[in-house]
Amino acid sequence: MHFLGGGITWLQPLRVSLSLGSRLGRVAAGSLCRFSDAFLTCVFLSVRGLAPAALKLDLEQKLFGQHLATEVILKALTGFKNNKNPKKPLTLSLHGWAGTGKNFVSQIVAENLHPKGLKSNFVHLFVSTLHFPHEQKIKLYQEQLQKWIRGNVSACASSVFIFDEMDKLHPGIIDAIKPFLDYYEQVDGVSYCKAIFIFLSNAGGDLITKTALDFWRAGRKREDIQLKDLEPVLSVGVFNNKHSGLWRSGLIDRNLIDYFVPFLPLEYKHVKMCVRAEMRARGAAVDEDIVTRVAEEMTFFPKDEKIYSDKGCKTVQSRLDFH
Ligand SMILES: Nc1ncnc2c1ncn2[C@@H]1O[C@H](COP(=O)(O)OP(=O)(O)OP(=O)(O)O)[C@@H](O)[C@H]1O
Repeated sequence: MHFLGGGITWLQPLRVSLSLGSRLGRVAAGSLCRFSDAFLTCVFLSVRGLAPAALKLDLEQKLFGQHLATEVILKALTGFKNNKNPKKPLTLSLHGWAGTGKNFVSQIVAENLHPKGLKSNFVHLFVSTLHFPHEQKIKLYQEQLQKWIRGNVSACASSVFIFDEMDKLHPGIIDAIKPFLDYYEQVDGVSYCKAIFIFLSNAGGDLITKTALDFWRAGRKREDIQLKDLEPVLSVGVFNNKHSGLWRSGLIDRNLIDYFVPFLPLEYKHVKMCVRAEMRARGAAVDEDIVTRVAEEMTFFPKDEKIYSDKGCKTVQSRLDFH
């Protein structure tokens, strides 16, 4: 992933991106155009598009217990990438408890769009507490954010921007990018229609858990939870939550968020699946005794029923180191 550095230095890559423009199309003698590698890579990726079958396989095999997120993300990305002439950028808002797979899915999406995935120059990560820590600098952050996004979309139209920790973002910062997410063909000569914006947030996790718990208590299957049971509750809940990063946000009341994607809290069996996946990723044989021991070290809620892991699969990797 293309991380931004802290403070003033994080404008540095923007200058690189903006200056890219002058390197893109130098007309040489005989009208031969010379393009930068980055530009050619971007064009190649845009033409190549998305392989929906590969994304589907990745999500189905790697992401556990998230039937709604799998369905929505697949539908959203496939539809968006198949559309030769989108009217606005794709915006996804991912919500759920810690460790339920929001960053993990962003990584899978990034890899399916840009082969270098999180390390690609066209995938940009903003982390609220790292990049926008000071409340008194909101105006500055808004300007920097606009410049950063404008610069990078000018260099590659199909750039991906991921905003992590939205619930820790000072209210209002995100509205600075509202014009880029709207139905405009161009803003100041730049088209944002092929870009993808992904917002990650713990906000709404309580609402999602409540719905999951209601289903469980009513003896209904987790897989029976449908998007319509959650999406409206989420958008209203996030809009009214002062600590969601989207509090009273123009992005919501102008309907600029295309999909609210709920991540369900993970159960004991999903934690075990995460332990097995991690063992395989380390090239080790799956040892069911260790799988059970790691899963049993996790803590589960609510207090009485103990159904959902309170950290999802988040500490699985570090716990496995002790076994
Ligand atoms: N649903 C899942 N399926 C498979 N693996 C998962 C899932 N959820 C989490 N993991 C594993 O746990 C790790 C941590 O999860 P991740 O960082 O995606 O959580 P998150 O939802 O973004 O949490 P936070 O809100 O705290 O940032 C992932 O890298 C992945 O290995």
